[in-house]
Order: sequence, then C-alpha cells, then structure tokens
Amino acid sequence: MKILHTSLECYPFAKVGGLGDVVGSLPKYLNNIECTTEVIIPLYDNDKIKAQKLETIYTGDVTLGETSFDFSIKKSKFTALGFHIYFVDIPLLLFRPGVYAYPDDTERFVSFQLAILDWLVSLEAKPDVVHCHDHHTGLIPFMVLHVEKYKSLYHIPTVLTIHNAQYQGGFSYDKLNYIPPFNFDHAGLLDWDHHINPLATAIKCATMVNTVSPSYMEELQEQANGLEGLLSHEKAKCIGILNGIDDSTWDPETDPMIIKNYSISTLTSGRKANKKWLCEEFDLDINKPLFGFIGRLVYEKGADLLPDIISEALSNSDINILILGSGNADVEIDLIALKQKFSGRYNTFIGYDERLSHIVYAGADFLLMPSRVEPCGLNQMFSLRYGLIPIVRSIGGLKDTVVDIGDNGFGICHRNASVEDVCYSINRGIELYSDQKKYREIQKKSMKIDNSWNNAAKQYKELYKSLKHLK
Ligand SMILES: Nc1ncnc2c1ncn2[C@@H]1O[C@H](COP(=O)(O)OP(=O)(O)O[C@H]2O[C@H](CO)[C@@H](O)[C@H](O)[C@H]2O)[C@@H](O)[C@H]1O
Repeated sequence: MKILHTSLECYPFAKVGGLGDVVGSLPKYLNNIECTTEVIIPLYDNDKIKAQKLETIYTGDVTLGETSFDFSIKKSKFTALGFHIYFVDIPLLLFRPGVYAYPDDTERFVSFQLAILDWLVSLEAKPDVVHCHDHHTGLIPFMVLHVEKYKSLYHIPTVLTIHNAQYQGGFSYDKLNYIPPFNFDHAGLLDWDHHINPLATAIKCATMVNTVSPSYMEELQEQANGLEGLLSHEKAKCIGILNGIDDSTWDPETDPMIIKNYSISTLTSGRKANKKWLCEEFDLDINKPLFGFIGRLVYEKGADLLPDIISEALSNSDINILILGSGNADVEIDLIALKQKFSGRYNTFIGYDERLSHIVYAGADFLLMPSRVEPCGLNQMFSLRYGLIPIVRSIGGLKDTVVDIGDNGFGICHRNASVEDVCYSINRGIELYSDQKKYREIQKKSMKIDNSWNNAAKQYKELYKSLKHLK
C-alpha cells in the first residue's frame, strides 16, 4: 500500500512545531509495517535542504488566476530517514527561509497543492492514499473529487489529519479562480461562513478525518473555532488517533544533542550533567528544582499565563524556572523583563533552538504545560521518555497521556489553565522533589512507558486499509 503524506513541515527539513515531528517520524514507522510511505513538502531556502542531493523528476507550471509559476518536483537521494521525501520547488513562492506567516501564504499553499496534483496525474503508479495534514493541504480532498483536470485521481481516498483546528486557512472568494475549473454544483463544499475555508472543505471532502488524540476529537465537537457543527455532522468519518514519538531520535541513551547520555540505570548522574550545563549556561541554581517550559508562546499553550506563574511561583518558592520559546511579542517582552527581577533563579531563551530543547528535556526536573488547547502534545511524551516529570493541564492529548501521581501515575495534572492551578501543581512538584526516593521511582516509571509510534502506525494502517471500501 502506497501512501503519500502532503505537509508543510517534516523534520529535519522543516519544523516549526509538532507537525514537523509527526510527519518526520510516522512514515518511518508505517514503512516498518509494510506500507510504502512517502512525504512531499515545499522546497524551502534552508541549510538542511541545501545539503541534500536532489534529482528533478517532474517539471510543470501552475496557474493562480492570471499568473503562472514554474515548478519542479525534486526527489531526495537521502535514504536514512526511513522514507522517501520529495520537494515542490516553486522558486517565486516557496523558496523562502520560513514556513508560515508570509502575506502571500494563500498563494503559497494553493500552488503547493496544485503542483502535487499535477505531478500525481502524470504518475503511472499513483498512491493508494493521499494523507493531508492541516488546512495547508486541505483543498486536495476537494480537488481530487471535483476538479476536471484531476479526474484521474478521483478514485484515490484522502485522509485529513487535524493537528490544530484553530488555524483554518480561510480566504475570500476573489481568489476562487486559484482553483482550476470544477463543477460549480459543488462550490458549496468550499464555503464556510462566506469564505473559502480549506480546513472545513477538507473535513467535508476527505474520505476520513482524524485528530491527533481521542479527547481532542471529542472536544472539537464542542469547541472548534466555528467548525463544531460541521465536525458533529461529519462525526461518522471522524476518529482520534493518539500521536506517538520517534523513540530512536528521542532516546536519552543515544541522543547526540544532549550533554551526557543516560539510561534508566544511570539517570541520576546523566540528568545531573545536563542540569549542570543548563544552570551554568542560564545562571540558575543547580541545588533547586528546575521547572522548564518549551513551546510556541501562544494563547493555546497558555503562554500568556507564564509571566504571572513565574512571578507568583518565584515569590513564594525556592525554585528555578527556564522558558524556551517564541511567539506573541507581548509575552516575549514580559518574559524578558522578569529576568532582572528574578536573576539567578529564572531565565528565558526567546527563539527556536532544537538542541537546547533536547537538553531541557534531559536536564530540567519538571516540565510545565499549562495549555488551553492541546490537540495531542508531544512535549509531555518526550519528557516522560527522558525522565522529566510533566505538569499538565488535563485537556486533549495531555488528558490521554498523563496520569497523575495521586492516581498511581507519573505526572502532575490540574484542571484549569490558570495561574492558581499551575502554582498549586508546582507546589506538588516541590513536595515530590523533596522526597528524592519517590521522585526517582516516578522518573523510572515514566521512562518505561512506550509512547512510540508503533501503536499509532498500526491504527493508521488499519485506517488506510478500510478506505478502499469507502470510495
Ligand atoms: N522554541 C523552541 N525551540 C525548540 N523546540 C521547540 C520550540 N518550541 C517548540 N519546540 C518543539 O516543537 C514541538 C512542539 O510540539 P507540540 O506538540 O507542542 O506541537 P504544536 O503545538 O506545534 O503542534 C500541533 O501538532 C502537534 C502534532 O500533532 C500536536 O501534538 C499539538 O498538540 C498541536 O498543537 C516539540 O518537538 C518541541 O520540543
């Protein structure tokens, strides 16, 4: 069974957040269970991609309204990923250093999808399933069904995975002519609230839809940034499949990015070396418990709560806090301003740093995840694998993966995304940390949990197999 994943991110070539982790690892695990899984992403202007040996396998042009753009499909010769990766090269639209947040994102995302479909039409051996990730590839399920020039793809089932329903990629009808001619009787499938809404379109048109955790699928029926009714209506084809992690990349025994490798039996000395490096680098006190946060500084992650959490916790307790992230400019300013007030016990790195994130997983004592919305969350799974105790708000995938220590589990859970609840959980963490024997036991328990992709890959394979009967 041949599966093509279409995505804007794929680690290590393009990663802004968890989408990159998922698309960079699930295909490898699918290929271990006899699928032939390939990935296609845009060709970005970055060093990771420049270092690739690429072969051009197809050339063409896409037309957006009145404007045409040349494109080519390039295949990487790099095989160590565990899957083949293709790049869509559209020099004028996609060859940029960043992934998102350009004024012409609509043009970039639509042209990416058109180039993929043009290429697929040309292939003799077409994929058995096209797997789309988030709204950026959400017009593909519509176009394979209804665009005249893609009718040779009509029989191919499509899967939409929703990693984040907050972002839907809406654009106005004056860009309707970006979509090649289609039977206008179906125009309503593009519409949501008088806009073209690629995420809504994909939910309507994909053969199957899944979220990245079962709880998130349930939550979306109640709250989905305007798509609740649609998701309830399409319930019959919607399921939740919990993400996994790449346990070979995320392995404290072999991780080349951390200061000292360790296993369950050497966890104390190994983690201490990583903590020592963090404390020296960020001027923190190695003798106090270290609470970390890693992530996009956005409302969904509860990042706006962080400045008050830091002030409250550091005014009342003897701990360190280290924040790694970037995003909302006001939050960034507040986080930087606190450095002076709590110097020696608090620090922040504003930016994206993959290596530093690995060292935080390997060296902090607790990880804060005060998320308002968390479709799955990978940080808590990385942290469990590294013996870092997660402190999470029980929502979405966090609810599905973290069991509280009070229930014989391995994490600390709270009900609300509020300063009060998080500080209460921090105090529970301090209490646990003061009993080093118990703290160690919990760490060891967490490191034994199997959150690898093995389980989810089997569920995706079953899902792909079931699609034949649906189309
Ligand atoms: N400043 C920084 N420096 C270095 N590394 C950083 C970083 N900020 C974030 N990261 C890394 O980016 C990833 C973030 O993973 P999340 O699960 O939080 O994803 P995100 O919310 O982007 O994606 C969405 O998709 C994923 C995948 O489906 C879901 O898990 C999630 O709930 C959903 O919101 C982790 O690998 C983390 O270590």
